Amino acid sequence: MNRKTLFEQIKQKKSFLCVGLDTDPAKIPAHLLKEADPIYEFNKQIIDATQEYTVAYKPNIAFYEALGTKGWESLQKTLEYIPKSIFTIADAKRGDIGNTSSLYAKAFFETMDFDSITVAPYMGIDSVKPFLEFKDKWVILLALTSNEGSMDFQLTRSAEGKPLFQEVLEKSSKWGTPENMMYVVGATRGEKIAEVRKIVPEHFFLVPGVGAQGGSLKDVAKYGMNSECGLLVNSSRGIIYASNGEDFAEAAGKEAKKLQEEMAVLLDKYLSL
Ligand SMILES: O=C(O)c1cc(=O)[nH]c(=O)n1[C@@H]1O[C@H](COP(=O)(O)O)[C@@H](O)[C@H]1O
Repeated sequence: MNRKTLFEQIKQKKSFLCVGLDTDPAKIPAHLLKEADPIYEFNKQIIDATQEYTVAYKPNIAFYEALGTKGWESLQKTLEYIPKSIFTIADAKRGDIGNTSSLYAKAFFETMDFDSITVAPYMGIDSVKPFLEFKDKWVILLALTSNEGSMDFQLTRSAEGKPLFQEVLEKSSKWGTPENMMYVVGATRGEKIAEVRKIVPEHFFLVPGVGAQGGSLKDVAKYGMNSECGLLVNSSRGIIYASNGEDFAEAAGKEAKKLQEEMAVLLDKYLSL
């Protein structure tokens, strides 16, 4: 999917929501466990209940690969079930020497037809470039993550006082363009989002950390929105585990709708959509 189509979706749905499919067999409702593929059945019902309110789905690959061959099958079926008009993110956090990255790219962009993949930048340009060679596919590079440990490296400063995340943004933004590269910026970093926006004014940000991790949607919009929205805000557990009863899909739909309605207000406020 290209940027224009993504922005059209955002305008049409008045939403910049990304639903995270972090589907954990230990957390899905008991009545689904008798199904042949409980993970797929869970995802299918979550997708049915939330697709009206979301512009992206982000399966976290760890939850699927932990289940071996069956997990990869559930992932493939889930991906095929997601409507083509909705942006898909393989949250795989890959990146390796060039020839290996090429095969990661082939795995997620050709063997599976994801629109984008999360990639760690720390092995440098040759580990990221192979992902950028696919038309209308996206690299989502980790810039400033939502976890506590982001302080260990990302916020440390060079002798000149520049934080490492800034160095990553300045250098990596020359590897691709705002048409094929996004950045992960955690919602838990509040006003730091404004610093990132200053360095990369045009790129889309994937913003995890609202919901279960406590980040503020209002702050994300205030500090991060640009003229084409420039935001995909993810919530995983807050939506998909809103209930663990037979009403799980309905409860997920309600949570997604609630976030979408807040997003519509913010889009009106900042972009007059
Ligand atoms: O790349 C990510 O998506 C990501 C980056 C980051 O900085 N923080 C972060 O939480 N994530 C992912 O975003 C999702 C957040 O899930 P919830 O906290 O349940 O909404 C998980 O799949 C995380 O792996």
